[in-house]
Amino acid sequence: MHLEARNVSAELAGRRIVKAVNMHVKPGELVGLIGPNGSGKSTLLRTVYRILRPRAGQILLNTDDVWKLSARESARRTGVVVQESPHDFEFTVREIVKMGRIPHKGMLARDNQDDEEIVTQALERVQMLSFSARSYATLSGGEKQRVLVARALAQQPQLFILDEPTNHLDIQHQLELLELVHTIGITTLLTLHDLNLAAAYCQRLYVLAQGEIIAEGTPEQALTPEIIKQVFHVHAVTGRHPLTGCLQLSFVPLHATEGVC
Ligand SMILES: Nc1ncnc2c1ncn2[C@@H]1O[C@H](COP(=O)(O)OP(=O)(O)OP(=O)(O)O)[C@@H](O)[C@H]1O
Repeated sequence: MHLEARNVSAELAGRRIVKAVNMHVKPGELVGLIGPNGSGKSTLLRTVYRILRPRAGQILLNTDDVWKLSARESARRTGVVVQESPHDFEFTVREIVKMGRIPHKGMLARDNQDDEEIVTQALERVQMLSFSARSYATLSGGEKQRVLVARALAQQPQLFILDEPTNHLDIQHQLELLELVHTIGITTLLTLHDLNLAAAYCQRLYVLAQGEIIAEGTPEQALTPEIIKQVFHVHAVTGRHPLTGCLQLSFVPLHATEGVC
């Protein structure tokens, strides 16, 4: 699945939050959207997964305008993991993940053996199978996040949209989640605040500042010390990870006091 945002602008409460953004994700590519708090990342993602209609521009899934698809067709193609958790209804973990199958089914169709198997595999992939019978409401923040990833996997989408998917996760589960997304090979657009994780896992990055894309390219092209200073207002020192060879960044406040270590 190829995703393209063509000249997309979006408004909230009469204020232009996303300004004429052009971006694309090639089939199978893992692309990161980074930028400071309030720069418009989630708002841009909402236009892609059909929650917020753009004020101008188009979102194309292959050649189809996402806003001309039915909600159901869009849900069949796009799996979404966002910060807004389902309200803590008394659903079990397995029931939540099974909801990922809904876009694939007719109105009165019942779950079949294939659905059960897909749900089991999705829970296994995020190591939450043993939680199947637990009430979703009783899970920790990180456990809930992994269940929501399993729900998106169960959807078998062609496009993944992930808004801060590593939020709440401990370091092991952050890395495992990004490894999973990386190896699964589905076209993915995600936001990340951790620039080192973005550099390690994303093939390309878009840097958003005040609703505009101000840099794009490989992590090396998009995460230069100059761009980081301009956008995040911190000094960055770049190097290479000794084991992976990935770009590695460390940061210092612009006006660091002595003794910061
Ligand atoms: N419903 C709303 N009404 C008015 N303004 C909103 C609304 N939702 C978000 N905003 C504003 O839109 C701007 C962009 O918000 P958005 O959530 O897209 O940023 P973000 O880059 O995802 O930020 P963060 O990194 O903090 O999650 C912010 O200034 C925010 O306050």
